[in-house]
Amino acid sequence: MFEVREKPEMVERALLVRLSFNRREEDADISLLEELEELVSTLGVGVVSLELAWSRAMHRKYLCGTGKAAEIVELAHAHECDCIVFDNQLAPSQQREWEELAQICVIDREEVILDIFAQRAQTKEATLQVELARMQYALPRMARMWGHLDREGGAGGGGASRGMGEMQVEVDRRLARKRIDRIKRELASVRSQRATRRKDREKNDTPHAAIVGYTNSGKSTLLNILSGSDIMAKDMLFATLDTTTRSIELPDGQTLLLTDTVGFVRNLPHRLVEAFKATLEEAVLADFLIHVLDASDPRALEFFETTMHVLNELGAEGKPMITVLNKIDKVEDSKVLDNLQEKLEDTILLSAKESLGLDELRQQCTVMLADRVRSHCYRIPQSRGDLSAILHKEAKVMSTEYEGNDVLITAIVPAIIAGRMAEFICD
Ligand SMILES: Nc1nc2c(ncn2[C@@H]2O[C@H](COP(=O)(O)OP(=O)(O)OP(=O)(O)O)[C@@H](O)[C@H]2O)c(=O)[nH]1
Ligand SMILES: [Mg+2]
Repeated sequence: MFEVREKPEMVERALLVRLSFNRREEDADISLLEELEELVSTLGVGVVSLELAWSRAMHRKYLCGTGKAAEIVELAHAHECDCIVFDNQLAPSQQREWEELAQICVIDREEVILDIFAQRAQTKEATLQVELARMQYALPRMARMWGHLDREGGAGGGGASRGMGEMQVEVDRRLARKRIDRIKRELASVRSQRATRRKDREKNDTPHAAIVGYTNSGKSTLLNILSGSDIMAKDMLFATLDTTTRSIELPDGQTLLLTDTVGFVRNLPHRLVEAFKATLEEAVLADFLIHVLDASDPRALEFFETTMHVLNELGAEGKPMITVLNKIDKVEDSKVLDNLQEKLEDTILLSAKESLGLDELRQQCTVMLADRVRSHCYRIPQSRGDLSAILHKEAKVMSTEYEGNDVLITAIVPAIIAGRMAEFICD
């Protein structure tokens, strides 16, 4: 695959930095920095130290001021780091400036997440989606990649070789754009297969719920336990990148399709939300959502907000939702659960690991489907004009066709007349 740039094969000693511009947000800043440590460790990178650095204002060159930048570089050198990882998003030019100053590799949160996604992608669709996001990230950063050619040329005194880097950048950009076009075409074809599969499901008219939530909250574990399958569930961030759908039986005998989805994280690169939109469409199109929260994590409420924010961005706001407070086996203080239940609506206490609360969740799923509106096609003999009249009066009629001596009426029928009409359903 085309690489973003020659990064050291394995970063061994990373300094993690978050630049903060507001002292009042210290708690949130620390929590983000600690999460960055989890993300970076997920990549197998050794973390030497975490640094929350204050800056009074945002600067163009390094994001922070020159003095602060020099301090950070000094710290990285004192710790003999081979990489600085910023929790803040760095513009391509800022990243270049930092590398110039520090003379070691400098990356940001977005690149870390892109790298994790690249490691995890399994199916063709996920691989293509990640590759597209990485290429788009790399495109404006290519000047940085080849900058050394210009510098080396300059040092050797050969003025003629200046610009070699620039030329190489142009070649690379052209190649990258071509590759991006190709990935987009391949994605379009993979996605049309997904659309066909979804249409088949819709034809069956089987109700469908999507399991959503922050990464590592226990979504895959929950799907496994409910459906008796064994999708990979692991104590690591972004274990799941592909959606998996399984069917389960609800207490009233109905079948429910359940889809596991990719987890969310704070400051999820927008590029990745875009790239994974197609996969996440499963959540948008589901009849309702099961939002899984790790109740044992003190950041649970913040994670809830993050997930809701991404869902809104995907157009899934207002979807009926059950909130599952998972991992209650790990919660020692019951006040924690009381507090979460007070702040969130329609919660269920659950432990996927200890199989607690599963019956209540299944029961709640049937409630969610109770007033699910469905349209049906009714074949009414012409002699039963009374029934056609009732449909037109009481139901929402979508279309009317004539076939021989029958009228075919497609309509959404309210519960009060559904029973009387049931024998005429013909779809
Ligand atoms: N103690 C406890 N651990 C749980 C529970 N549910 C899940 N876990 C653990 O939490 C970790 C993450 O679980 P996953 O099911 O992989 O989480 P996920 O939400 O699918 O994570 P991503 O796919 O990374 O977004 C695993 O180590 C699970 O064993 C629970 O109820 N109690
Ligand atoms: Mg998972």
